[in-house]
Amino acid sequence: MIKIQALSKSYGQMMAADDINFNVEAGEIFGLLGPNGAGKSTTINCISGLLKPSLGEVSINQHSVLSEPIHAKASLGLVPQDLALYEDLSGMENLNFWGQAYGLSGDHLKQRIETVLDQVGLTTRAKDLVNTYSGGMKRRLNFACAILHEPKALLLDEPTVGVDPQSREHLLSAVEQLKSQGTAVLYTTHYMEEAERLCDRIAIIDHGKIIATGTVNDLRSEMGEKDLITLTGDFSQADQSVIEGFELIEWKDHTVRFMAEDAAGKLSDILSRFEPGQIKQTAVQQANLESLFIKLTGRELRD
Ligand SMILES: Nc1ncnc2c1ncn2[C@@H]1O[C@H](COP(=O)(O)OP(=O)(O)OP(=O)(O)O)[C@@H](O)[C@H]1O
Repeated sequence: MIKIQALSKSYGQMMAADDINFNVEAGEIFGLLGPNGAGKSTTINCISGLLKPSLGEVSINQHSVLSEPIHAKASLGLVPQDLALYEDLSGMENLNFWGQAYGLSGDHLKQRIETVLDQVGLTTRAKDLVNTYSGGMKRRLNFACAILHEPKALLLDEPTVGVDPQSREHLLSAVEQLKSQGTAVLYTTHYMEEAERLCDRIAIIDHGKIIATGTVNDLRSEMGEKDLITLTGDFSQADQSVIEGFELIEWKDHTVRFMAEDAAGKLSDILSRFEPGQIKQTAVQQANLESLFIKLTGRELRD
């Protein structure tokens, strides 16, 4: 349903998106997971036609976004990172506005508005002005506006940033409901937990490049049976030999990371290799998307 081939977008020398390739099928949630500045919004904006790619091709429902934008966009819904709402209109009036912009009218529009309000849990607040809504409620309304016309493909750009747990749950369940109805969903996030819960497949993106793709299980298995150990303290570059035998990920003045099988069982041996008092904090992480990201980039997902 969404097909991206060799997509690149550069700003001068900087590649904001660098040779991106993936497809999202009907009824699939595909996650684009990466830290701030990784290139997620650039990719989404090239797919929605808001940005013109420097290279590559994007199609929605077999229509090219570049050469057949009207046909491509007819199948597309976009939930942008920045709210696209009129604050001095009610939720209902915003939905009416967006519904008409999508060409809906009459009883069909009325029925769609009722349905989407229910999907995002805003039925009882529909007549209130948007400027009285909480941040999370605005995000839910932003989402409702994007799905009024029942798009076959939906792009969500970090839809849960800064929202309260109740609104987050409403949004995540609404996305799951759309998937069950056959919508192809592209979901960008820097929250590992959301990617793990929602996504059938995930692409990890960093510095504009996809550095790993697969199901959550595929990606976890790239870590093998190894855990990630992070030690915080004071470390000299000359000391690196103390962790000989383990896979070193990162050695900085105050942080050392490496991989080990059965880390918990080996911890006392590992700690005994350092000077007393040298280690201030110890953390052991089992294989997950965060530890895979650290393994691939040497940095944390939330940098
Ligand atoms: N108009 C622009 N001009 C120059 N550089 C840009 C422009 N837009 C984005 N960038 C740069 O492109 C890179 C990717 O940005 P992008 O917004 O796609 O990242 P992101 O993964 O969506 O991050 P965030 O979650 O912070 O929005 C960043 O280094 C950003 O500073």
